[in-house]
Amino acid sequence: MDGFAFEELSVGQTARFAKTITEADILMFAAVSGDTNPVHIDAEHAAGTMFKQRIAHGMLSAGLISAVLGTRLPGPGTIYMGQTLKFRAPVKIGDTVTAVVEVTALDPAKRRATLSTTCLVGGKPVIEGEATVMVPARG
Ligand SMILES: C[C@@H](O)CC(=O)SCCNC(=O)CCNC(=O)[C@H](O)C(C)(C)COP(=O)(O)OP(=O)(O)OC[C@H]1O[C@@H](n2cnc3c(N)ncnc32)[C@H](O)[C@@H]1OP(=O)(O)O
Repeated sequence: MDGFAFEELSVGQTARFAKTITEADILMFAAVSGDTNPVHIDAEHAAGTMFKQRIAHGMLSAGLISAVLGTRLPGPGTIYMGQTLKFRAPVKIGDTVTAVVEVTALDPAKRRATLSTTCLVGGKPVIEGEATVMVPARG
């Protein structure tokens, strides 16, 4: 499996994961999460909002951060401990969201890592935040 044990991590390491958000993704997320906010699923309602069209759930885009942490950096076995999020700009249907994480601090005594977490659309940050995770030891 890809990924890193705690001992293999160093400050400055980065990884990314990109996905284009489709209408189906938004409808499935609404169904799974129960968040049927009309700004996401009702085109007529959304047309009357400041965004003028449906936008993705913030937590759907933020889920791409979880994907990077759980599959790439640190990778399989990572345990989420905390996550801050600022939703800076909307994500629209058809936008490609790239989640980028960077290791910013390591606590060897507790095998904890802190990572900056950013989601970009066209190079512009749509989400900014910070994750704290617990990382398995080698072996
Ligand atoms: C619950 C669910 O069903 C709903 C959702 O999931 S909605 C989807 C997720 N959210 C979004 O997509 C919103 C994305 N964000 C935005 O579109 C904009 O940030 C905003 C419309 C919320 C605010 O924009 P605006 O009113 O233009 O604000 P300014 O850029 O003019 O900034 C003014 C000050 O506010 C600060 N600020 C702006 N956004 C945020 C944020 N998300 N978090 C924290 N602070 C924010 C900004 O820095 C300015 O601060 P200053 O001190 O005055 O410089």
